[in-house]
Amino acid sequence: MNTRPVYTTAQIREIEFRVLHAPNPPALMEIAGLAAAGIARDRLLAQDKDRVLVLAGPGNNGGDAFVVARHLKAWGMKVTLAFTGEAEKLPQDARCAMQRWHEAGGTFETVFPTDKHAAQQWDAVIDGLFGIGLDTARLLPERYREVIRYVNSLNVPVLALDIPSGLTSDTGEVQDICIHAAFTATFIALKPGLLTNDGRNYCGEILVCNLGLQSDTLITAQSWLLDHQHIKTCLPTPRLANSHKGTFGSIGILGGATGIVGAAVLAGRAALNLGAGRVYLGLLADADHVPVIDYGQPELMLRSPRELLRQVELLDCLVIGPGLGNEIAACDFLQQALHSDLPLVLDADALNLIARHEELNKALKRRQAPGVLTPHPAEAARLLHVTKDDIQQNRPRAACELAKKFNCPLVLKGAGSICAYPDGSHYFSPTGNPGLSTAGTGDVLSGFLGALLAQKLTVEKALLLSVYLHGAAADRLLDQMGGPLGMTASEIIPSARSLLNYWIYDGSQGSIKINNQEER
Ligand SMILES: NC(=O)C1=CN([C@@H]2O[C@H](COP(=O)(O)OP(=O)(O)OC[C@H]3O[C@@H](n4cnc5c(N)ncnc54)[C@H](OP(=O)(O)O)[C@@H]3O)[C@@H](O)[C@H]2O)[C@@H](O)CC1
Ligand SMILES: Nc1ncnc2c1ncn2[C@@H]1O[C@H](COP(=O)(O)OP(=O)(O)O)[C@@H](O)[C@H]1O
Ligand SMILES: [K+]
Repeated sequence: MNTRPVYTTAQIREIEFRVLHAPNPPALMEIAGLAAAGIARDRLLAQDKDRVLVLAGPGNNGGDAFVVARHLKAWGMKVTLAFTGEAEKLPQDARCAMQRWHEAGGTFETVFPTDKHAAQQWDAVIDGLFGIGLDTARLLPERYREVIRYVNSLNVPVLALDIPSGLTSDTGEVQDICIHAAFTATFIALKPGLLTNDGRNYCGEILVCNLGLQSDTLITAQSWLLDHQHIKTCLPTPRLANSHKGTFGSIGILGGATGIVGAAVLAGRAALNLGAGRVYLGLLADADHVPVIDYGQPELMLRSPRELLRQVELLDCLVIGPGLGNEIAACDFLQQALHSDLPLVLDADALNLIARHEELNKALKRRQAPGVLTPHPAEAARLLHVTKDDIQQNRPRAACELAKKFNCPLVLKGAGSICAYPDGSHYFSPTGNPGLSTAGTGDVLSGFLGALLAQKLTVEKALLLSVYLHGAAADRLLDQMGGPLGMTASEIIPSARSLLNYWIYDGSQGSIKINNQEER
């Protein structure tokens, strides 16, 4: 299967327009409602759990809810439907759905239930209040806010139709309040808001109902959800038996100023464990604080930054930024790095310095050699001269803007990391969890990225693979630990190493196999 496309509200509306203006248009609302009703029946309800509350809002999302209710009723469920909008203001399709509900003998409540004592009455809730038409710039009327609070306080599973009500479809932002769904049945295709920012908290399991449409034949996608199938195309090839350390590249890590030496050490360990042939660290820490060896990983070769930059011709890639600090010396080293032809990973303080110093900014924009930026939202904000909230309010837009501004691929990190390219195309990563919200995990990511570049992956592949793998390694640890709490950056490294080996070699061994052939 192809990587799943992700569409903005405007693009979904365009798809809908094209479909509805073609000959014999399908009844999309009917198809959507039936698909969602099937999910409710199979995933939320059962023979002894058949009491369902269906909430219908004032637009077509409410129309979907009427269709769901009709099918569930026909299948013998005990359905309570609540609709507080005005029937005559419903859009055409939704009005039709309401009509068919009436014809099937259905009735509806004209006030939303918000009474705690009613909690026993339902085994599941269907959220058809608002979909992609919600305008989150307008505060929801209190009756909707009240019912959302109420539903979230019930201990029953909720199926959101299209998107959880309250979520901004294009950005994943929640202004004020949002339905907390156990499942989201999303129609036609994925939306950005389901995959990043607050969306990750509210959607639960996402089920894509394509309504029989091949959306990427109707509109060319610019945005996709990364998946394992796609990642398989980004893996390094299996190693040849007659390889040597030079085959897998040499990487330099420049950073580790006094007090933040660990950042560069973590990046170095990450690079080594992800297969780089040789890893050199150029540490900025002063003479009293600079280590001469990493006893935990003595394979790392520790140098001064000057020594490291003197031997750039020996390197295949340079990661600059983890623990770089903001002293003048750091600026000078960064300037030299930007003027080199080495593939660069620019992280942490390297990004902060570029945001602050015009000449560094210009040097990055002028660069022809490959490079990748790895900002978290605060670093992205500095680079775009906006606030962190501005970034988070529209992460996909911020990621694309940055990639375009610096003509450089990047990952905008955080829940639902986004890998973006200067041409506006971008990928959402489905991996990662709050166990990663701890100091040093970003340094580990930059080491991964550098190691893959040193092993001659293209920037595009190295970026997607490292981001996906970093999150998957954390997800695997979460499973092993039973939760995210206390996960450390160091632990991500061996977890990623085993995953990557597993993905490349699929459990098969590379060693020579010799057996005696029995004589007959
Ligand atoms: N696209 C397709 O092909 C398909 C789409 N389908 C379904 O249609 C859904 C989109 O339907 P939609 O466009 O009618 O929008 P929807 O989400 O119901 O909300 C609009 C209503 O909410 C109101 N409203 C908005 N903001 C508000 C606020 N802050 N506070 C208060 N009210 C507010 C707004 O009021 P108004 O702005 O008009 O005053 C209007 O009444 C989509 O998500 C999917 O479920 C499926 O049937 C399959 C095919
Ligand atoms: N809640 C979360 N869900 C998924 N990934 C997260 C979450 N919190 C942090 N991360 C990931 O952890 C890493 C943190 O990077 P960063 O903030 O640069 O850390 P540091 O500078 O301490 O190394 C990023 O890859 C980010 O995407
Ligand atoms: K909804």
